[in-house]
Amino acid sequence: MSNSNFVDYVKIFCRSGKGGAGSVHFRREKFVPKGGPDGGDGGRGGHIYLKGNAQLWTLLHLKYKRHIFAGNGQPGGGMRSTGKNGEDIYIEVPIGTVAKNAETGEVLTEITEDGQVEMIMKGGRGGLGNWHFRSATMQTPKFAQPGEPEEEGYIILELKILADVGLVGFPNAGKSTLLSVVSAAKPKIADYPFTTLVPNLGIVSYRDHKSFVMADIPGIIEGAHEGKGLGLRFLRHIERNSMLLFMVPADSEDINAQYDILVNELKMYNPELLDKKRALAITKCDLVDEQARKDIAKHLPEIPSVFISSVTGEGIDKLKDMLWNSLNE
Ligand SMILES: Nc1nc2c(ncn2[C@@H]2O[C@H](COP(=O)(O)OP(=O)(O)OP(=O)(O)O)[C@@H](O)[C@H]2O)c(=O)[nH]1
Ligand SMILES: [Mg+2]
Repeated sequence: MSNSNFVDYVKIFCRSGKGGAGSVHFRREKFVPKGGPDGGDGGRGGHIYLKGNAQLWTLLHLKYKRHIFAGNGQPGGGMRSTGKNGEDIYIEVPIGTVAKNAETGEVLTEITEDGQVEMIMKGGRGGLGNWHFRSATMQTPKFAQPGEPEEEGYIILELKILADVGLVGFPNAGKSTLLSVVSAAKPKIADYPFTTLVPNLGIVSYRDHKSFVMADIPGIIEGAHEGKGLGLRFLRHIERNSMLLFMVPADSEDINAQYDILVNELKMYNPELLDKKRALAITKCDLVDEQARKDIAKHLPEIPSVFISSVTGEGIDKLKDMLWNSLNE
């Protein structure tokens, strides 16, 4: 997945179709000089739907869409003919797309399956033609309903990545390097913080042709939940990961403290994140000696943990086993 093509957020002005007006019309036939009302109903305005498409991975195709308008319903006609319905619009989106009302932030719907269709804006109903308003006392009503109005407003579409394992760590912890070692993904790696600006996904092949998806997301820093650094914008990506792999370098001053900060940031952002299974990888273990490892191992958080080095390959198989077992527990 190329970085510049990763689009996970778009804001689009949407408008559904107006309902067509009901018709005021009177029957006109050769030998019926004063026919009764026969005005038909207006057509329904077009709806706007989201439709899940498993072939899509980003919202890139919607990036330059400023607005999306559904068709208006056509007015009714004589001889009780109903106006044509306005054209419905189906916006194709990847699985994991959430639609929100941009003004209120209200979640309108979430697409979780291929082919799933959800209405996000309703077209106006067509008005009833005057034919409906005939009565014994009033044979010639001049009244028909107007069509119902359209709906309009800004809609935000946000993509939450679906992955099995989300990597959580401070910048420079070695997240992208790990992904490049266990999958075919080629994320950018560098010895400075915030190398990763957008999430990378990789498929990790496991024994017997089994596999799981790993998501490398930008580093998280203290205060991320308040919007510091790239924080929030990317924390939202891990909401959908089914487990979280925390990554703290072996040469960190205090591994437990770092782990606690990361956990706290997640909790402040969304406490539900802590319901996910967690594991810890102590990364870059090639940088510390045997004694240091023993000291580290004595004080570790009570979650499954493993020492790894993406440089020497140490612990990588053990890590995969640990992740696989956790995912399949
Ligand atoms: N010695 C050693 N260095 C490593 C290891 N893994 C990663 N590094 C180095 O650590 C630096 C940061 O690695 P990245 O994989 O870019 O770190 P990241 O967590 O993705 O960083 P951000 O994208 O900035 O959040 C790079 O210079 C890597 O070469 C390791 O196992 N051992
Ligand atoms: Mg990175």
